Amino acid sequence: MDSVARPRTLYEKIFDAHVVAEREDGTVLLYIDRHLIHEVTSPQAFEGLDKKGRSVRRPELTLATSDHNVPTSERPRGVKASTYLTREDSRIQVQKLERNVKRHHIPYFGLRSKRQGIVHVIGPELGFTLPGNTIVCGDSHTSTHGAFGALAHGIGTSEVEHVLATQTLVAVKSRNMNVVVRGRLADGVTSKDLMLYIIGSIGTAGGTGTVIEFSGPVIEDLTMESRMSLCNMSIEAGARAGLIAPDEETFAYVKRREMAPRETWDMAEAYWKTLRTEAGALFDKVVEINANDVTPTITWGTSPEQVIPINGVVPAPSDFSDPVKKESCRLALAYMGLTPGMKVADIAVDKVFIGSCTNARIEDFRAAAQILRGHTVAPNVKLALAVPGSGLVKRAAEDEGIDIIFKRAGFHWREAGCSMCVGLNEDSLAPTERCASTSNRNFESRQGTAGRTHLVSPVVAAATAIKGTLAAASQITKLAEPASRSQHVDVDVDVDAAYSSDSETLSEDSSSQSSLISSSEYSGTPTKVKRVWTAVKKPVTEHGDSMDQAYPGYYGQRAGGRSSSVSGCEHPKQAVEQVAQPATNNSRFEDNINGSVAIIKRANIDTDAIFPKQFCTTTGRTGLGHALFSNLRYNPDGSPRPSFFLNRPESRNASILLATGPNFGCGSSREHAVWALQDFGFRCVIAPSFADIFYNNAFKNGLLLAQVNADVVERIVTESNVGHSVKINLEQQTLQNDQNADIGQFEIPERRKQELLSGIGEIEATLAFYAQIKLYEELRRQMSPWYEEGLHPQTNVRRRQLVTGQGNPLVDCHKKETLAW
Ligand SMILES: CC(C)[C@@](O)(CC(=O)O)C(=O)O
Ligand code: SF4
Repeated sequence: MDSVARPRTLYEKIFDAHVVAEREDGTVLLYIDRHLIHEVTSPQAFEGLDKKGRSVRRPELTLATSDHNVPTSERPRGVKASTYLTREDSRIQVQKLERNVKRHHIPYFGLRSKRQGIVHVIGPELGFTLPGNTIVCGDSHTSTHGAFGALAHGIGTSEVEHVLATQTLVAVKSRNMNVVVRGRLADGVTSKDLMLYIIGSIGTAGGTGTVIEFSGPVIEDLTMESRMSLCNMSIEAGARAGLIAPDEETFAYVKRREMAPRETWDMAEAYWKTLRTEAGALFDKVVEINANDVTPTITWGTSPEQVIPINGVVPAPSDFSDPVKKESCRLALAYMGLTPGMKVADIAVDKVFIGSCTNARIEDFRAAAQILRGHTVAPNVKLALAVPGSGLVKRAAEDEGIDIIFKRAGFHWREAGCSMCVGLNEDSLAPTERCASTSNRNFESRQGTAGRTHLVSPVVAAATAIKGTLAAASQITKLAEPASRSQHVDVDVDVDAAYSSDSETLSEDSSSQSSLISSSEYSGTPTKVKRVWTAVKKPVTEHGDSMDQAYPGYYGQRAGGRSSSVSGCEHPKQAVEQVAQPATNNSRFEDNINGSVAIIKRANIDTDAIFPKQFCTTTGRTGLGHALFSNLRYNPDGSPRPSFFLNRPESRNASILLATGPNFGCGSSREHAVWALQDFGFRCVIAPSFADIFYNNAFKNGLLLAQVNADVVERIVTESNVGHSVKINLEQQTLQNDQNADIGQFEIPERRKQELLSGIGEIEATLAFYAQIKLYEELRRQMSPWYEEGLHPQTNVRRRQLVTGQGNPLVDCHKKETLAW
């Protein structure tokens, strides 16, 4: 087969190895090795399962935690969600998760567990994340796990349900992008600075439709934790997944983890060593970055691409030639309360937050502690918050005395959770408060309604806390010797000890294998990024439909009963005849649309704007129209803002939404954005381009997304201005006015069109492949046993007899750690 014979990229290798069933048109059923869930994006998925009376196919391959809503205040022993979470909606969400994981026997690290933490911190630190895995989570920052050479990406809630029911996803291969980083990162410049610099260079839509492989000497030199921070923000560069080839650094990190394979380690490592892009493999896009150009970098605006060096000045709209960027700059300056030409060093902050799935690992706290040691937080900083990414990170930091440094400096030292990254708990910004935050999103109102976020590295956050204004670490006098290497205590545990002890004392053991973060000397001035665009295999204009969930092959098969095969180069090939059963309709797109158009003139409209975070605590999927764009739509007193497009009379009955700028739906995976648009009455969104996860989520729910070029955008605006409504013919992919005059064409992949027209229930369709999924699992168990060594019930029985005489900690966590206590 062509895909096997030619040199392949790392991404292609992992993808190919997980193909359960392949279709002629290129769509496949992809096996999912690891599934992470949390309380915010899973309740509707479990509800979907319940409605159909379905069970979770492989509970041991899913791992759950509560992270987004949880308070970070002290947790008393025996803490219960019912009393600890005082906000009702948050409490209900966590309790629903606890009930769901218990009913479905899913391993869960809840409030009472020392392993509780942000889903993207605990997966890797437990060894649940392994090289070569496919990993998904109803959360866009699943890209973090790509640091291990795993194919990891965010999914929507409908897909969470699909994975729970089938342990697969429907996918098409995405395009390949390579970001090569050469040169050397200056001391004190972190992978966060590097990633902000990359996003600033390629833009928040730069990676749309691609999986980014990061490579080059600078990447090879990064620690695993720095690699995680880098891959974490791939989604902010538009890519659903970022990847780094596993190497000795990776193996050393994984080997020490609780759930990593042991008996099959050698086999696993030998295989993982093959996970590299082969010489001659083609990337659709290659970007070269010179690390020498990267200085400490921060965001000044409301999009992660609006970056600036810490020693720079705030830009003016006139600095941008692109009209979309000009307008975005104007809006961002107004929102952020900044004036062009202002020095970054003069921007005072109200709060500092060190935490989130980007930068809440032990290395991040060590790096910040080195700056903070002997200093105190500036008087103008109302709150300096340190929130470890997990209970194990917190424990490790405390063992090293890092908490003392933070507390002495005036920081609040808290329990693990997402905290002020998204402010679904008590930790948030008040209106107009300005925050230096180590998180990943500076969207409007992300950290609190009308709050202002500057994304920074942990060292910049620490220096800023001390100075009170945005500052580089080089501006802070180092007052103490750095901690010695031997003082460092890593978060990993000795597996034997872990299995032989009570699960609440599992993290007692430690080792000292981590290295020091380098000192904070800063140098270099940013210059332009050198870009090299290489041979293109496929037109890059096609919508990035990377982890495409459409499954058009099914429709053909439904009519013709086509056969398909199990494939994947690491597995024996075996053809399996399978005739799918007709599935029931879930969201059929009944007819064409004829309606008036509401127009929003913005680019990069993120799902935080479409469906603000404060509504994410819902456990339902209906009646969410009231939340649509609510931060922009209403004044703080609840009165409508007359100027906002949705409040204008012409929008009242609109069924079509036109966004004039590109990259609609970027950011968070929250499917609520689609549900809210539909509840408001929209049946179609028209835009120059869409972000990947949103694209998927929309079609899953029968919301048509029509991609158009700039001319068509112009024409729709003109037609709407003269009072015409727009007719959309899906079959023909045409737009007309109500006089039947042509406006133009829109783009939609054929499989998406069929999906809408047929209204097939995707889970039913996939369940018809039961035999193939089963066969794939059998083959995988034989060929790649390491992926289930720490998980498979039989192995665990053997392990617990051999090692400890105790139960599987993952299964027993229900009993010991959380629910039954
Ligand atoms: C669940 C939600 C709050 C989320 O974690 C989801 C996501 O990023 O996909 C976010 O950060 O916006
Ligand atoms: S981005 Fe923030 S809210 Fe989302 S998982 Fe990461 S820490 Fe949690």
